[in-house]
Amino acid sequence: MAGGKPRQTADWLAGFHAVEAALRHDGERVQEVIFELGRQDKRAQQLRELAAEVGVAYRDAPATYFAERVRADRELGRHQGVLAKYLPAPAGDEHDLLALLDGLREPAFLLVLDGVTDPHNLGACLRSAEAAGVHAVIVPRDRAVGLTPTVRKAASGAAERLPFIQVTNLARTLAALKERFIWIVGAAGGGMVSLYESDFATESVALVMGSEGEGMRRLTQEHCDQLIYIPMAAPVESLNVSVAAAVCLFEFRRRRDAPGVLSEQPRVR
Ligand SMILES: C[S@@+](CC[C@H](N)C(=O)[O-])C[C@H]1O[C@@H](n2cnc3c(N)ncnc32)[C@H](O)[C@@H]1O
Repeated sequence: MAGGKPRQTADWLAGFHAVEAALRHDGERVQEVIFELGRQDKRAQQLRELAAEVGVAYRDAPATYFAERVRADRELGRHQGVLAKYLPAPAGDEHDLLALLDGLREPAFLLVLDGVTDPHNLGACLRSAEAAGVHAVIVPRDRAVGLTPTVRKAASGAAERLPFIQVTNLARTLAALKERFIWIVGAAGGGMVSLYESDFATESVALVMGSEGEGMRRLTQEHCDQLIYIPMAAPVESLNVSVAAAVCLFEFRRRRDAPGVLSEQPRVR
């Protein structure tokens, strides 16, 4: 990437879950933990011990300090009397993606989100993607939410562990994946093949989901080898993107986990 990756600025993490996940999985990037003065309960004590174990400084601050932080950053949400200053790792780029693919010892399993803008949806997608064994989540750099504190909180630790790749040109990235024999399967309410009949679930595959409002862009759709739909029992217009992603990912996971499946020879395009 020309000019290298942009310099990261520190984010705030709020709440026990988010702070604990960062300490456990990305401790060297936590700069300090701040407890609300008077929090001496067992949970706070355990978190202090974890911070000490990881070598992260912690201190107490009055309730007014927490109120100020929340006022300054509306995204912080419920802090439960604990905040952490966190220097996030920069998101990966196209080169990181190719390096990651080179290092895989099993058929690639990727999630592509074409313009998801709601941080709660992205967080939920990351959480499900990690649980389903996805190797990386790919998003466009523009017109999509990145790894904000709200996303990190909703992802419950997955944002610190799962490779997150931001690309400048999603269509070009999909073309590059195809060159590496990765099938592109798009999920769309108007898809042609039922999720349960997709024959790409067990191969090197990138599952593409559309955005909340518009769905998948036309150019993205044109790169798909197959468009699948989730059969629905009632005439609902569509599912929330994170719900649809979880349904598709876990169906693919189920099929990939069948005995002997991932060891079979991959099909050639
Ligand atoms: C809220 S939906 C977008 C709705 C949008 N109006 C459209 O027509 O695509 C967000 C994304 O979730 C996925 N999705 C939702 N319902 C689906 C279904 N029944 N089958 C397949 N994918 C679905 C698709 O990837 C879709 O782009």
